[in-house]
Amino acid sequence: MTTRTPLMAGNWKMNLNHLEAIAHVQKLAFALADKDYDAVEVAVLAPFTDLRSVQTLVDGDKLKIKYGAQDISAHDGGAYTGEISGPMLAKLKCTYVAVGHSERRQYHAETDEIVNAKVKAAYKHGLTPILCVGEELDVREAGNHVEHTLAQVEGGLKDLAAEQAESVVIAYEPVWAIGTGKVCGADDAQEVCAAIRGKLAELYSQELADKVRIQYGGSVKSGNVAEIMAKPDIDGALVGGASLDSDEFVKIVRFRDQ
Ligand SMILES: O=C(CO)COP(=O)(O)O
Repeated sequence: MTTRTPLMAGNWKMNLNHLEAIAHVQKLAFALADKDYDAVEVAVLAPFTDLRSVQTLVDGDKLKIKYGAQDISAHDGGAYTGEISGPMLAKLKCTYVAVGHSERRQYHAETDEIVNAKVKAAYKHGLTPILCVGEELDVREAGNHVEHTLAQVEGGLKDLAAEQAESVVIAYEPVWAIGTGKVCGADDAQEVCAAIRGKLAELYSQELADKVRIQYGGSVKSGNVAEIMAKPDIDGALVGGASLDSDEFVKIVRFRDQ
């Protein structure tokens, strides 16, 4: 069995200006400095306007915190007003980029085709995509959550070579659990994450599937993270609201101490 380093990532969404971002990352770095946290990878997904500040801080202080963006254009450049390209994110030395977050799918009509194009754009420029998938409440209530989520995984990874797919991070985020305080039960999250790994084995190989990190996201807090992280197919958390409170996020990162 492959060991997968847990990835604990904070998705700040549209919060924290660049000055607040600096203060926040400094607090995280300080709180995480007293112990060696190599066993867990920590990342923040910041608004575009914060990335340069975060980069300067991380580079300057040689912080172990990784950072990335919350979206990427499918295009490399040109007349796409308001968009941010892969080359721009690569220049800022981003490690990660979230692709297909449910808020992008919902408010910006991102289809699996668009998400797939963005996943490819991320790889083209050396960024690791965090492919976000997950069902709405009506889909879960109808019992179609696994099928729905696996279709998003397949659509997002379409035509992607194994050399690329093996480094993808997949975030299972049931839409009804995002920002609602309704956490998906650990067993329910495990069911879908195991199914995602099964789909990767079917699309590529069991060996590749065993390497891919699958995160859970949706109302993760310090109080529920340990139970979620104890599940065999859950390799990290994508944390929204609770990642804006540095003390709380540090507790989430240190779930093993609980
Ligand atoms: O969407 C999420 C992370 O990407 C989850 O958000 P919350 O943790 O606020 O529910």
